[in-house]
Amino acid sequence: MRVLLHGCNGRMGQVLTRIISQLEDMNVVAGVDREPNKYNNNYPVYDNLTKVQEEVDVLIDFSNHTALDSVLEFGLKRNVALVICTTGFTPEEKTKMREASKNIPVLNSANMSIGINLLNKILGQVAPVLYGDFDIEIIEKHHNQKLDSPSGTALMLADAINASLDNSLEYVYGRHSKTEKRQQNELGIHAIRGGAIVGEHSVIFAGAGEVIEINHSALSRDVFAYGAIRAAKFLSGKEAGFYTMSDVIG
Ligand SMILES: NC(=O)C1=CN([C@@H]2O[C@H](COP(=O)(O)OP(=O)(O)OC[C@H]3O[C@@H](n4cnc5c(N)ncnc54)[C@H](OP(=O)(O)O)[C@@H]3O)[C@@H](O)[C@H]2O)C=CC1
Ligand SMILES: O=C(O)C1=N[C@H](C(=O)O)C[C@H](O)C1
Repeated sequence: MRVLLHGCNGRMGQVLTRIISQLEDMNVVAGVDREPNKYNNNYPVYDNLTKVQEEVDVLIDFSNHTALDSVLEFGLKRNVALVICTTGFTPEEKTKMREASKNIPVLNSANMSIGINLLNKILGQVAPVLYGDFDIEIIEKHHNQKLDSPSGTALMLADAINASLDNSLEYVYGRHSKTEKRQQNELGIHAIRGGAIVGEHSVIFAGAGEVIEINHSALSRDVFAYGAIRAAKFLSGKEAGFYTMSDVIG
């Protein structure tokens, strides 16, 4: 499978470069990033998707949400499947992704790890049982280089909880300058940034007499890379459509 890495110089781009170089059934044929000569990669790197000459089966994107238009345009013009792992998309950008998926396969997930995607499924079953007697809060922790807050994963987990409760919750981002007590329908979302934390998410169900806390820690970025590779293979031969990691893990 011929892969184009979009954002190839970044933390995730370089992890994927290392891992894919060890695979026999996958090959990075080109990369795109803002500084093409930053690393001595064993594939050509371009500063713009329009310059890519190579034949490509799938584009894996770990870059920045502002690059979405160019990623979708590449996929549509070249009929290439897209695995979009970047976070921080606006609602309008998410709509554009869905539009493009009418013509090509597009897989998008804010977290490519198996653990988080399993947790995402479990939350939809747990939240309706506990809601009413338990307050629900999410805390996420990431490294000090992360651009977007809260994390895409925290929002994905919040959306899974909210969907299971008929979208009745109100998201509260931190509680700075609040002067009133917590309402039952609040879902608090809190972001910590520091050092080299790869990615930690806690979902807390706090009741009057007991607290349930479900934690996930990514121990290295390899889990995200392996998930993106699995997603790319999953898209091979798929019809146009919008897919998530939930489709991949089944
Ligand atoms: N879904 C998942 O499982 C995961 C998602 N992520 C998400 O992936 C994204 C990248 O993460 P990470 O690798 O840590 O970030 P990095 O900042 O290390 O890498 C992003 C790379 O993309 C480049 N870039 C920025 N804008 C553009 C553009 N318009 N066109 C081409 N390249 C561009 C950056 O260049 P420059 O440095 O010059 O800005 C950088 O080299 C983030 O949104 C992050 O939240 C991260 C890990 C897991
Ligand atoms: O920027 C990161 O590093 C990560 N971003 C994703 C997110 O925003 O949820 C996933 C992961 O936690 C790492």
